[in-house]
Amino acid sequence: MDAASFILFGATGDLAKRKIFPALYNLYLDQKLPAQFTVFGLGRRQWDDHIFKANVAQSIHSFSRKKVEDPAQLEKFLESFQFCILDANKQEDYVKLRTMIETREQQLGAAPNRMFYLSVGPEFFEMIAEHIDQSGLGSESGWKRFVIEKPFGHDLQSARQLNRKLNETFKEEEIFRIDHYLGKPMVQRLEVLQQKNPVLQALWTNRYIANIQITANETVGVEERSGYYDKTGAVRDMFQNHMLQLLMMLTAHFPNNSTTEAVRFKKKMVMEAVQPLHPHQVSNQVIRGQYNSGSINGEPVTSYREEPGIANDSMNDTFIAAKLEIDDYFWRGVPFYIRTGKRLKEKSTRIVIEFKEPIKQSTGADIPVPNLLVFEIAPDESIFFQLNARDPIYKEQIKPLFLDFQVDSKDLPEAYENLIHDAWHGDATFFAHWDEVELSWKWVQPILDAFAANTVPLHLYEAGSFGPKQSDELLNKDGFHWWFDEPTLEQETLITERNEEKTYV
Ligand SMILES: NC(=O)C1=CN([C@@H]2O[C@H](COP(=O)(O)OP(=O)(O)OC[C@H]3O[C@@H](n4cnc5c(N)ncnc54)[C@H](OP(=O)(O)O)[C@@H]3O)[C@@H](O)[C@H]2O)C=CC1
Ligand SMILES: O=C1O[C@H](COP(=O)(O)O)[C@@H](O)[C@H](O)[C@H]1O
Repeated sequence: MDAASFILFGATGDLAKRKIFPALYNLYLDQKLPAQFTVFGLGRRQWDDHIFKANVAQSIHSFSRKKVEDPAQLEKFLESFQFCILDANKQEDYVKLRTMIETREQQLGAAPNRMFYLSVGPEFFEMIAEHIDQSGLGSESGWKRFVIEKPFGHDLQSARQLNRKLNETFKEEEIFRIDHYLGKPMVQRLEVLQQKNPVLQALWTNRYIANIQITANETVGVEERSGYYDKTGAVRDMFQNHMLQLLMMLTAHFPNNSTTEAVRFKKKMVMEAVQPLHPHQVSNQVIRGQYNSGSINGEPVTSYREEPGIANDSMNDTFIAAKLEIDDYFWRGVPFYIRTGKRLKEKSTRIVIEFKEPIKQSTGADIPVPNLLVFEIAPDESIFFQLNARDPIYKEQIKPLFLDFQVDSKDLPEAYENLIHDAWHGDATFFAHWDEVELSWKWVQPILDAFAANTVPLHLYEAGSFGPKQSDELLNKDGFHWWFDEPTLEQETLITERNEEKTYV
C-alpha cells in the first residue's frame, strides 16, 4: 500500500474527534494503513503537536470501536501525527504546510501521495481547493485525492457551481464525496446480496414487488447544529444524499463482479429513470413536517421552535416523506415511499420490501399477510424474511414465520473506517459520483422550491411519534401502510426473541 500523507482540515472539530481519529486508529490496529503514513492536523487553534496528540488520544479513548489495550501501541500510532496552525483563508499558511509536508516526506523517503480530507464547513471547499492548487501542495509527482463531507451544495445551481470550481484543481476521479451511508456494512452488502443470489435477482422486479419503504428515523433533535440545520432541513441534510443513495443501492441492477465504473453507471441509470417531480405534484407526493414538543423514551423534549438558536417562527422541515417511482423495465409501477426525520419514536434505519399478492387470513380479522424482506441498517443490522405458514395449534390459521439473520455489528468496521480505507486505496465505488449528486439535486429541486415558497403545508408532529399523520396517508391512499410503526404481535415477538437469542451471519 502506498505511503501517503493524510492532510486533515478541521482536525480540531467534532467530526474528526468522533469519527475520523477512531477510524484511523482501528485501521491501524487492523494493519490497513500503509507502513509509512503521516496525519497532518490543521485548524486555527493555537495547538502544537503535543496538544494535538493528546486530543487524538482522548478521542480514541472515548469513541473508538476497539478499546486501547496496549498504550505503547497507541503511542506508536500517535508518532505519525503532526499539527499545523492554518487559517483556510491565508495562502501563506498553505506554503508553510507544504514545507512541513515535504520535510516529512523527505525524512521518510516517501512519495508525495496526498489525501486532503475536508472536515470543515462547505463554505471552505472552493477556497481550500484553490489554495492547494496555488501553493503547489497538489504535487504532480504523487497521487492526490480530495475527500469532502456533505453537504455538497445547497441546491442544484450551487452544487453545479461548486463542482465546476473543484474541477479546476481536481479531476472527477480525484474527488471522493463522502456519503457515510454508503460506508455502512449493510448498505455495502446490498450489491453482493443481489448479485450472488439468483433467488433475490428473480424477485427484484415489479412483477413481484408491491412497494418499497425506506426509513431513517432518528430520536435526536437538532442538537448543537441549529446554525447549519435551520438552513438545511431534512430534505438537504438526509433526503437528497443518504436516502437517495439507499434508493440507488437497492434498485440498481449490478452486473456480476461490478467495477467502480459499473456500480456508478448503474446508480446513475436509476436516478435518470426516477420520474421527475413536477411542481404541481409536490403537495401530493411530499409531506413536510416539523417536531412539536413531546416525549421520547419517557423524557420530555421541547419543540423545534424552542430549541436554542431556532427562530420561533421557523418553517424548517425536520421530517420529510415522499413517494416516487422509477420508470424503467424493472420498477415501473412500484411505489417507493421514503421518509426521514428527527425526534421520532425510535432510531431505525431500514428498507422494507413488500411483495405482491398477500394472502388473506381465513379467520379473524381479514388482514392481508404479505411476504416481507427487510434490511435493518441501524441501530442493529439484520436481514429478515417474513413467510407464511400454518399455525401449528390453530391449524386453520396462517402464522408468519421469520427467517432472521442478525449481524453481529460490534466487530464490523464502522462506516468511516470503510470509507477512509477505500479512499486511501483509491477505490471510489462507495463514494458519490458527481453525476449521481447532480441528478439527486435535480430531483429534489422542485421540493426545495415548494418549501421555500411555502406551497406545501408544514405539519407539526409530536416528538416521540412517527411523524405527521399525513405521512401515513401517503401510503394509505395507495392501500399500504408503513411497516413496523405498529409491529404485529408476531413481529414484536421476533424483535424480543432476537435480543435473547441471536443468529449471526
Ligand atoms: N459532526 C458530524 O457528525 C458530521 C459533520 N459533517 C460535516 O463535516 C464537516 C465538519 O463538521 P464538524 O466537525 O461537525 O464541525 P465543527 O464546527 O466541529 O468543526 C469545524 C472545523 O473547521 C475548522 N475551521 C473553521 N474555520 C476555519 C478556518 N477559517 N480555517 C481553518 N479551519 C477552520 C475548525 O477549526 P478551528 O476552530 O481550529 O479553526 C474546526 O476544526 C461539516 O461540513 C459538516 O457538515 C458531516 C456528517 C456528520
Ligand atoms: O449526515 C447526517 O447523518 C446523521 C444520521 O446518521 P446515522 O449514521 O446516525 O444514521 C444525522 O443525524 C445528521 O443530521 C446528518 O447530518
